[in-house]
Amino acid sequence: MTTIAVLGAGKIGEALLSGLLKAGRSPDDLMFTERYPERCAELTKRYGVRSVDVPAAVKAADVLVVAVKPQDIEPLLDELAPRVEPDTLVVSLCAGLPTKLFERRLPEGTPVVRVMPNTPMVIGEAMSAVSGGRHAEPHHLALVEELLGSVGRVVRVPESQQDAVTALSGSGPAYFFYLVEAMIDAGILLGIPRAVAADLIIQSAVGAATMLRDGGVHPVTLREAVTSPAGTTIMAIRELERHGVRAALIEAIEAARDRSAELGRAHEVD
Ligand SMILES: NC(=O)C1=CN([C@@H]2O[C@H](COP(=O)(O)OP(=O)(O)OC[C@H]3O[C@@H](n4cnc5c(N)ncnc54)[C@H](O)[C@@H]3O)[C@@H](O)[C@H]2O)C=CC1
Ligand SMILES: O=C(O)[C@@H]1CCC=N1
Repeated sequence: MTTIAVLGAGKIGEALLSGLLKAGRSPDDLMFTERYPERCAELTKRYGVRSVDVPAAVKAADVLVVAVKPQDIEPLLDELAPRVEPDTLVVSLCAGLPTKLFERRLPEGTPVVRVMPNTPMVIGEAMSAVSGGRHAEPHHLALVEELLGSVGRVVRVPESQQDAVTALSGSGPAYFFYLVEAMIDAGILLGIPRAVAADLIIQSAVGAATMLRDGGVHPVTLREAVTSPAGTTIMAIRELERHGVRAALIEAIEAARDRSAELGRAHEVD
């Protein structure tokens, strides 16, 4: 079985460990590194997965999954560079960081795959996009796709699209949570108890998402089916349009794409 070390077990690192365990992987085939001993103890207690240091991770693992913040990458690369063997597969989940950053800092020939996952990984419903670096062979990409395929859906994209993917599906769950939060507030405004409003909105979100995913029908058609002539929905849609919500979403996602690109540029050398 492939041994996987998650380097940096924060929110997405934990989601990956948890998702892989739920998908049937043995805790013995997983390990993680963390900066803080309390976090190590917490995760080991929760999942039965061992914490190790970077040298032990490099020695034992077939796949190193880098899940630190882009701003924390340099000290980790300093630790990895003298230790990584060129046949170890390095998978980066970091927003913005190009595969060529890893290729430049790690031993010549190290295969690197850049992945943008999202947190629904924790329930096996991730959307992950993968791009191979210069030394990533088809079998490396196949291995990464198999790993991520066990915790959700996977698509392959050119690396030039990864900043846009990050803005769409990497950050995407946050936009939906934000909308749900705002809609529950609307329920409160209308006098519905918070718990009831949450039930109404969350089940509507689940129903709408399932129709979108499984029905093969365009979102415009689905929305039109809800929007009766001179009815209630069109009154709400008019307000959304009047407040520029569509334009706000487009610009918000563009801003996220720009930030991803900026995070990558921070590590460029001439
Ligand atoms: N949170 C999300 O929804 C997503 C995050 N990502 C990417 O995943 C990466 C991690 O993001 P989060 O999990 O949200 O951040 P986080 O801050 O929750 O987790 C990062 C973890 O790395 C640890 N860490 C930092 N330097 C370390 C080192 N040298 N050795 C060991 N551990 C170290 C920190 O203590 C922290 O627990 C980022 O690069 C982000 O762009 C990608 C997709 C989705
Ligand atoms: O907000 C972030 O930077 C990370 C990357 C995608 C989702 N969360």
